[in-house]
Amino acid sequence: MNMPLKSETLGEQIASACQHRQEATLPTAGELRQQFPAGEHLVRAIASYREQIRAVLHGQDDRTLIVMGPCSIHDEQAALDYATRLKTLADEVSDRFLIVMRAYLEKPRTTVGWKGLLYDPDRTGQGDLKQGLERSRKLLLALSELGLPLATEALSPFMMDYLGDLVSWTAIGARTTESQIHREMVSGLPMPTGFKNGTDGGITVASHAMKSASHPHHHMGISHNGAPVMISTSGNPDTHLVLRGGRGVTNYDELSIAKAVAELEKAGLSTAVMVDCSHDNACKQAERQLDIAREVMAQKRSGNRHIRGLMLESFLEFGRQDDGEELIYGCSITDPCLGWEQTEALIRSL
Ligand SMILES: O=C[C@H](O)[C@H](O)COP(=O)(O)O
Ligand SMILES: C=C(OP(=O)(O)O)C(=O)O
Repeated sequence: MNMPLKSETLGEQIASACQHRQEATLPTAGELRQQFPAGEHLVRAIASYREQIRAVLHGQDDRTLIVMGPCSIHDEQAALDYATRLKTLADEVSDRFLIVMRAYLEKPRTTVGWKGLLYDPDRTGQGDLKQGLERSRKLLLALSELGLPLATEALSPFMMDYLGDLVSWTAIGARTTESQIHREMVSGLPMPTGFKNGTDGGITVASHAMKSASHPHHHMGISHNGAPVMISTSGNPDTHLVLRGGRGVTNYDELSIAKAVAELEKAGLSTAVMVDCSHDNACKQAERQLDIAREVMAQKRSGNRHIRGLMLESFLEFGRQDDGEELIYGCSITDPCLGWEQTEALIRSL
């Protein structure tokens, strides 16, 4: 048995046992929210956006929810420019569409890669969560001030405590839908949440996730003051399925949607479906989103009452670019996006 040397403190013992890890202190969620608070007008507006999204998902509002915006945000100014244009468009079509901007600050990676503004805001590879949290919160506040509801993917189970009050719709991504930790988190979230189907295209993991997240849970967490706590959640009544295709399969066609709805019905879950026109449905070819969105809206027009939403990846410039020294302004550095002119024309044509 390895006995600690008498002179070693508990801190030293832990440090020597954790050679692969270093720690840097972060503000607590309470501290960050106090430093960058959401004004009362924003709190009221966000409560109303969440209600509107719920009404669409539960079929009390006939509009189509569209969650759209960049795959990831790497440049705050470009995100604000995009949001300014989106707000004008959203107001123009608000009788038919409830538009929510993707403000994605965390990226799940298949293996490794840049994980988003929250983790590494200057993309140095060194990581700077302190700055990432501050810049992310400031950005969400600025975007909210423009009068847009915001969507994000909740990846770290702690992130929503820092930023969740500014978010009106949340996604659990294909890579984490099966995770119990994410299902527990959603059970306590105060906003509608979409579970993506798995990366293989299977929807059962998402229907299991919806069921789990609608139930109460007890789990470990960190309080707003930074203390370890047991969190008890009551269950989220506003979860739904997001169809995003899978490896080599698309699932936005009539038959795939009907099969998904039948499985949800059988499980006694909400049959509200959002179709993600990007990712594996578009085989990561941004322009394919145009035809997919039109095709899904045609299904909705011809009477499919389960289709309640679309997701689009769209930015100022078409396509994507590798990260580097000289970046094209407003062009994605993760998945390819529709450009602004295409986006605007698509939404008007729908
Ligand atoms: O939406 C973005 C990507 O599809 C997801 O984060 C996975 O990216 P990767 O396969 O490039 O790591
Ligand atoms: C990562 C995303 O999606 P998915 O989980 O479907 O890959 C995303 O929407 O950015």
